[in-house]
Amino acid sequence: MQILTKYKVALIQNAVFETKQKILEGVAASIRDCVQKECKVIFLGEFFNTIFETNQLKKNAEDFSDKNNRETYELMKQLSEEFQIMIIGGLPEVADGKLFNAALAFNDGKLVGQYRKCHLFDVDIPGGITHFESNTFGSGNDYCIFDSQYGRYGLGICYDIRFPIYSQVMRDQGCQVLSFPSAFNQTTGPLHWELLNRSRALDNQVYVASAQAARYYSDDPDYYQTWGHSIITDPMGRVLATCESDPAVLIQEINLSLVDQVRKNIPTSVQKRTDLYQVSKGIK
Ligand SMILES: NC(=O)CCC(=O)C(=O)O
Repeated sequence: MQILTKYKVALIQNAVFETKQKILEGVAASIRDCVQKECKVIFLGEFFNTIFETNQLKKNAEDFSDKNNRETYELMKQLSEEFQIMIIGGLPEVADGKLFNAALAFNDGKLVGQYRKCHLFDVDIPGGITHFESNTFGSGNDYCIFDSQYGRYGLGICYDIRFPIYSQVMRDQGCQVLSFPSAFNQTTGPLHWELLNRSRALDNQVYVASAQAARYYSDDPDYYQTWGHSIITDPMGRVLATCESDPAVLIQEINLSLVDQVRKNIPTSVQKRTDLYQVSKGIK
């Protein structure tokens, strides 16, 4: 496969509304706009097709095996085919009566990546946030790594970014770009979100592209308040572009030769003292 070294990507921090149709109309319009600006890869957030609230998550979940219940899946596929681009984004999935926090990647109309979040966000921070994702969702049990003309990509979702070994395994498998569709929160977001993205980019010498949907303001405590601040970071750990919590689109160029250059200049991966430690066992 011929690899395109330099190309433009877009992170879409889309607005969310009460109806999925309205959300998807907005996302489709933004994607068309990004295509006009010559973007080849589009990153969307975790649960980008819904407001982040349990009933809405359930209502907007899709069964990927059922053509009549996968509106978001079909839209991603169709736009990816029509514009010959890659689209990566997260949405709730329902399969065999169970819910999963999923992400999909379509390239030129083909499904190239399908992922279920492996590390579920179960935390209790007194005075901050209490959230038990595993009360609603089942967890995935596998990595998602795929090749494209844009390089080798690895996928995780949100909380997965906190587990350095997880990213390291994907980098050891040759990934040049990692993407974490996300929905951080207002407690941990300010301190940890940028730091985690920069850390995973730097310690794996990869691009990290993490989009989030925009914050949906509500006084109802059942409505999770997302942090937004979609972000793309380069293999030196530099933030290339980021934003606030409201709807935004970030457009940025990726240059895969920078991945090779950083790995050559600072060759940590070949300097690892695996005789002293066994950090990663690789994919089981
Ligand atoms: N949706 C998530 O996984 C949220 C993760 C998060 O906010 C964190 O602090 O970690």
